[in-house]
Parts: sequence; C-alpha cells; structure tokens
Amino acid sequence: MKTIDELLEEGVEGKRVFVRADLNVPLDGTTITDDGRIRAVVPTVKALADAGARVVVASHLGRPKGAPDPAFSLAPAAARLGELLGAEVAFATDTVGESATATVAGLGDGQVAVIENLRFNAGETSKDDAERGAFADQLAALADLYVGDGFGAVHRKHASVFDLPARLPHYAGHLIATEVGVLKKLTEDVQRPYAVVLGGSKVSDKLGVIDHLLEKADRILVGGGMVFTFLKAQGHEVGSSLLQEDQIPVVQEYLKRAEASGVEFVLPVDVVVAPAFPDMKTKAPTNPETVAADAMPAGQMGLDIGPATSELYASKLADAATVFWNGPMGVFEHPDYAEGTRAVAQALVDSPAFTVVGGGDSAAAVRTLGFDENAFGHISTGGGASLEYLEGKTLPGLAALEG
Ligand SMILES: Nc1ncnc2c1ncn2[C@@H]1O[C@H](COP(=O)(O)OP(=O)(O)O)[C@@H](O)[C@H]1O
Ligand SMILES: O=C(OP(=O)(O)O)[C@H](O)COP(=O)(O)O
Repeated sequence: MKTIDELLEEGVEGKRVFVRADLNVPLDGTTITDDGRIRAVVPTVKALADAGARVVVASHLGRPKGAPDPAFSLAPAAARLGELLGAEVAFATDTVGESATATVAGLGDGQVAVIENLRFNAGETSKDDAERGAFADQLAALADLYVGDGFGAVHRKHASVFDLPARLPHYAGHLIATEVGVLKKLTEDVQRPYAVVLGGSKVSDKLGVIDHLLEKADRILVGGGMVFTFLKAQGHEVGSSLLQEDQIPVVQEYLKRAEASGVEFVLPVDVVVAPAFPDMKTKAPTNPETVAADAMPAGQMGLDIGPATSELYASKLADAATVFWNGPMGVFEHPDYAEGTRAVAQALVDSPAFTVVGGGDSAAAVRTLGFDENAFGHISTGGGASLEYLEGKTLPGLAALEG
C-alpha cells in the first residue's frame, strides 16, 4: 500500500487530490454532537493542503436513499472542517454536478473543498458494478490523485471506496495507516484474557462477526440492540425491542458453540425498558423501568442494559488483558438510557487492559459522556470496519488501496 508520505515526497503542488474521508458524524439537527471523525482526517487534509494540493474531500453521512435529502447534508461537517483547519473550506452542493465541477475548478493551490454527501447519488452504494463504475468515472473527473482515509467505511464496496481508487493513482492517508497499525496488533499478538463487548443498532451487520469471535475471544459480552435477538432465541419475550427475527437460528447456534468451546458468552440479566422509543428531539424525560431480562413485559421496548448487568459486565472486564468494544449498550443519546454505556466505558477506564473502542457512535458516546480519550488505548473511527478487519476479512477499501 502506498502511503501519503510517499505521495508528499513525489509532490502534489497544483494536483487535485480526492480524499475519501468518513465525515459521518452524529448530528442533532445541523449541530454536530461529536466531531471526532472530522478531527481524525485533519492531519491528512492539512498535509496535502500545506504541500500545495487542491484538496477535494468527500464522504457519506447517514443512510439517505440515493437522492438528495437536506437532513443528511455534509454542509455542517464542511464548516467544522474549515474551523479545524483554520482556513476557508469551499462547499459544493452536489457530488458530481455543476456545483462540484465549478467548486473544484475554482480551487487554488493549497485550498480545500468538500463535496456533498456521496450517498445522494444512487451509484455510490449500488450493488451493480456498472452503475457504481459510472459514478466512479464521474468522481474521477474531479481529481488527479486519490487518498483513502475514510477508515470507518473501508468495509463498504462503494464507488468512492472501491471503484474510484482503481481509476486514479491511490494512496493511504494518515488515519488509515494508524488504524490498521493498531488493529493489526489485535490480530497478531493479542494478550489474554481477550474480552469483546458488542452492542449498537446495526445488528444484522454485526451479528456475523460473532462467528469469528467464538474462535478468537475468551469472553463476549452483548448489549445494545443486539441483546433481543439472543433473548428471543432463548424463548423470552422481547416486546417491541430491536429484533433480527431471521437470525434466531444463527444466534442459537452461536450459544451452543460458545458452550461447547468454553468461550464465556455473557448476556444481560436485566434491561431498562419503556413503552416507546424516546423523543430524541426534545430529550424529554421518560418513565424507564428496570426488569429482569427473562421477564420483559409485552409491548415494552428494551433501551439499555440494567444496573445489575452493568455491574456484571464491569466484573468481566476488570481482569481482562485486552478489550475490544463496539456498539453502545443502550440509547445513550438520551440521558434515561445512557447508564449502561457509561458503566462499560468506566469499566474500560478502570481496567488495566489494552482497550480499543471502535465505531462512530461508540467513540462519540465515550466523549459526549465526558470520558477522557486518553484513558483508552485506542479509539477507532470505525465500528463495522474494525470488526471486519479483526475477522480477517478482505476490506474493499483497503484492497483497493493495495491494488
Ligand atoms: N436497545 C437499543 N435499541 C435501539 N437502539 C439502540 C439500542 N442500544 C443502542 N442503540 C443505538 O445504537 C446506535 C449505535 O449503533 P452502531 O451504529 O451499531 O454503533 P457504532 O457506530 O459505534 O458502530 C446508537 O445510536 C444507539 O442509540
Ligand atoms: O458509521 C459508520 O460505521 P460504524 O457505525 O460501524 O462505526 C461508517 O460511517 C459506515 O457507515 P454505514 O454503516 O452506513 O456504511
């Protein structure tokens, strides 16, 4: 893999450099609630701009449906990038249309532009190679060189991640180099006991990783939206909680394998429930209730792990030598459902283990709950990406940079 250092040595003055970043930050309306992913790409963007490149930064944000949707605009992220760089950052209101073409043409040496959310174009995420390729051709027209630095998206076979680098001379940015360096250690030389904590809401994406973790980890602790497929698989009521019904047989097989292989598989003993998902706009107080995990009332929704589970998980992390954590334990963005996530973060801080926190929301959670980033071994910008890396899978965005 050629790195940005080699590119800088070759010289980039006057060159248009496309930087595929992951600026998929959490937003409250148009307010960025955690800018970690933007800060993470600043070293790459700054190095290129300082060397006289004309930098075109691109990313996805959220999961819009292949068409423009103002709720997912990258404009707030572009503004924040400008603040962090201490320089003006131009913003194109489309991805490959008139605005993008004119904005890039208007860049001087050392200047930076952000183009609008790549997922406003259906070609970005298409499963059809030709459709993705056509969009990648349009993106390629905007630049002379490609730098991949969106670690959080390298597990996606998307046009800007996979197809575009095949069309331009390509290099890995500083963030990707750092992330891969740390995660590599977890695949090669992991200190035991090795505990993995899994949570979050991208359940279908992340259940599969357990298949691999059963071979690698000593303990697997489950929280967040992932819990309820397991509880249901054990025959318990889960009310209106997040559920991946089609994965129940798979999950049953995981539980059996864990038992046979001696991997400690730990599920919540209590959960915090409410009749409905909380109002995330007002964050108005709700009436949460803690119930035993095997006695959830019908019609209730599980929104956090309970206090007994927090204590249990803290004890399971206290003597680990390595901990990898992806996915919040509950809907931490609402104060009524943040305690489980806070407890796990605290347990990582208190543990002497080498701790890695991965994922956009997990990283945001530890910071917005007031933890010091330096209290963790590594905070990765990628959740799904780091999990798939640990699985040993070929990640399209890394393979494309190697090719
Ligand atoms: N029990 C739950 N029900 C619904 N959503 C949940 C639950 N627990 C956690 N979440 C949500 O999961 C989201 C983060 O999930 P995910 O994207 O998988 O994590 P990451 O970005 O760290 O990889 C958060 O927005 C949080 O509110
Ligand atoms: O937030 C992300 O991943 P993560 O939640 O696994 O950390 C990345 O920006 C990828 O987004 P996607 O899962 O919509 O492709």
